[in-house]
Amino acid sequence: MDRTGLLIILSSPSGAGKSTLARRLMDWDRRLRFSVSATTRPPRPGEIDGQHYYFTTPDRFRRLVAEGGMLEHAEVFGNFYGSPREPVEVAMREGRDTLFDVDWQGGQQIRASALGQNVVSIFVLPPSLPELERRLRGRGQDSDEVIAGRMQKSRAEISHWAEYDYVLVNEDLDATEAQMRAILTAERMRRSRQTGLGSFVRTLMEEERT
Ligand SMILES: Nc1nc2c(ncn2[C@@H]2O[C@H](COP(=O)(O)OP(=O)(O)O)[C@@H](O)[C@H]2O)c(=O)[nH]1
Ligand SMILES: Nc1ncnc2c1ncn2[C@@H]1O[C@H](COP(=O)(O)OP(=O)(O)O)[C@@H](O)[C@H]1O
Repeated sequence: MDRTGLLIILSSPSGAGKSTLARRLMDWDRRLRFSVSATTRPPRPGEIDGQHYYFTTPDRFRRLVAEGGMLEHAEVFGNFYGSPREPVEVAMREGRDTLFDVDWQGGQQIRASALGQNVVSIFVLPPSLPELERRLRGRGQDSDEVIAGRMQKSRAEISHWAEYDYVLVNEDLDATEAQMRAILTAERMRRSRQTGLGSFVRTLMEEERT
């Protein structure tokens, strides 16, 4: 049944498990599109330009923003991050859902945009702050200084939890993934009902009469 694509916003303090959950959801649903953000932060080992992020310079980033090419953008941990607008609009027209890994500022801007009525937002909490720090260390990709900075900012990110439609505590990864699948399935059914079911029911009633 026809429906406009959803914008699924995933936010959490750094290290709570967003990227891992996003990857799992994309494996579950091959039609789900990941919004590849542009960023001025340097790539981590293993990160591929155009797949994890578009790595760019502050000058090019600012130009993209000035041209209206970003659906939202923000400064996080001293770097610029933004979601390119055009691929999102194409996906929506095709009825494909887009998954965003953005911080609370990105969440607020997308919700407030013209596309806001198609947003489903999910906030992921860690089971505790010591566990959050263990996960950041376990990822093995950031220095002690970077980890300390992220831990310090985690409280500010967490303070925005109530702005989200769904709030999940990512204790057991399989359980959290199952919850996310359930949210997507239910939200898709809700939107299909709004846009596609009317004509189906009319056809059904016609059949009954003849
Ligand atoms: N507003 C906004 N935030 C973003 C975007 N892309 C990533 N972020 C956020 O920037 C923060 C840092 O991301 P990253 O450098 O990949 O570190 P990680 O979250 O620790 O893996 C996270 O909170 C992301 O959700 C974007 O396009 N817009
Ligand atoms: N439920 C979980 N239990 C244990 N470890 C987890 C869980 N979810 C994610 N992790 C691990 O925690 C680290 C941070 O996860 P990641 O997805 O990179 O977080 P984020 O994208 O939110 O910064 C990774 O090493 C990941 O494998």
